[in-house]
Amino acid sequence: MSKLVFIRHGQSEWNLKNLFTGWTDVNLSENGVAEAKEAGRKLKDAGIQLDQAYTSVLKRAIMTLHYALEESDQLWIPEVKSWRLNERHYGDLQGQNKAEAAEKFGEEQVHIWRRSYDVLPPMLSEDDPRSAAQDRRYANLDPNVIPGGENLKVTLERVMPFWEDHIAPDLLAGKNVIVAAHGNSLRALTKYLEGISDDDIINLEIPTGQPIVYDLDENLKVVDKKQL
Ligand SMILES: O=C(O)[C@H](O)COP(=O)(O)O
Repeated sequence: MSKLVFIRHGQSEWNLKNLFTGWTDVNLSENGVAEAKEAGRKLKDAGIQLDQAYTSVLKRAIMTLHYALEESDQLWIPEVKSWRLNERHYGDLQGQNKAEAAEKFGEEQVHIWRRSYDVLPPMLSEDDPRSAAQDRRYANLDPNVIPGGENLKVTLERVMPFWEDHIAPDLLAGKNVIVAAHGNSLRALTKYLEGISDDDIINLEIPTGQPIVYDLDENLKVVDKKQL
């Protein structure tokens, strides 16, 4: 039996300002740092011994992982960062205020962009200064995989190869794994892991900075789930 811990990053500065963030690389807020440290204390109190960490290439997730591992005396464990665990790319919505967008486009439209499974947000063009195509950290990627905007379906499709190649093999080898990522990359993984339907995934919210611990059997079926 292996343990799999999901943790969404602590509150970010843009969560605090209610801005669409996606692939924008923003810092944790003061409260987000406190949430991440508290998550580490909870992991320690629960006696969870981790073997391997995975995170995105965005600092709000990386820093959350580090604070949580430090607080639980496990900062030494191996860690791999991948763009495949990034937040879903919010396209041209990135940087816009969520409440203002709801006034401009209507609440229902914004809810669909945020929570539907397969509706894409307005796309960002490659020459937009906000585009990831301009960002050195993605320079080694095939330009075709750099998104201009993603829905949850596309997010799931780019997260799954990482699950298959890294996370699942570790779990099958009996390792306890922590994945520090984002609201929507974790919604995608949760959908897969728990077999949630395309319709029902609309209702799943993942809170910031709260460790979610799964016990998995030898076929990676969920035996138990708890939020610490
Ligand atoms: O990218 C963002 O704006 C947030 O991290 C997640 O936002 P959401 O709750 O609107 O999907």
